[in-house]
Amino acid sequence: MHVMAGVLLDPVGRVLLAQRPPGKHLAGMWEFPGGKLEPHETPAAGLARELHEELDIQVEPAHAAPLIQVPWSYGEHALLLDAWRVGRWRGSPRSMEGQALQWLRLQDVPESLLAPADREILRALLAAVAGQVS
Ligand SMILES: Nc1nc2c([nH]c(=O)n2[C@H]2C[C@H](O)[C@@H](COP(=O)(O)OP(=O)(O)OP(=O)(O)O)O2)c(=O)[nH]1
Repeated sequence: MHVMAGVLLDPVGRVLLAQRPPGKHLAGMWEFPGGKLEPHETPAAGLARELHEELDIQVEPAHAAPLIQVPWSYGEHALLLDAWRVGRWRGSPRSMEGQALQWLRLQDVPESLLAPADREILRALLAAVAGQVS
């Protein structure tokens, strides 16, 4: 299973997190918005589709770039979590599927809030951002 995750970073260094709904796998944990890639869909197209469905925003392929791929296994359930960094989008993200959303400063995101596979994404992102400013 190939899962796309969008890392939306705003100009003041905050990142957008979504909470997994009750009754679903990893309910209550926070994640990067996204979802399963459909067959025959490119990663950039799948990412844009999911972010449009979940957040009502438009993302151009030129404004999304691969950040890290995390192979993960939740027991029987294996997935490839494919995180892309999104630097620009059109529209204001809003919850389209009832999920709670929050913007947090990247440095303030507690790993314990995140779905386990997402902790790797957070580390990669912190390293990438640190590399850009030094
Ligand atoms: N979207 C997303 N899913 C993640 C992240 N981290 C992580 O472990 N996952 C897992 C949770 C799910 O097992 C799977 C993504 O499934 P999904 O969100 O498309 O679908 P779902 O489980 O909500 O189920 P459904 O909509 O197909 O009914 O990947 C993340 O950052 N974003």
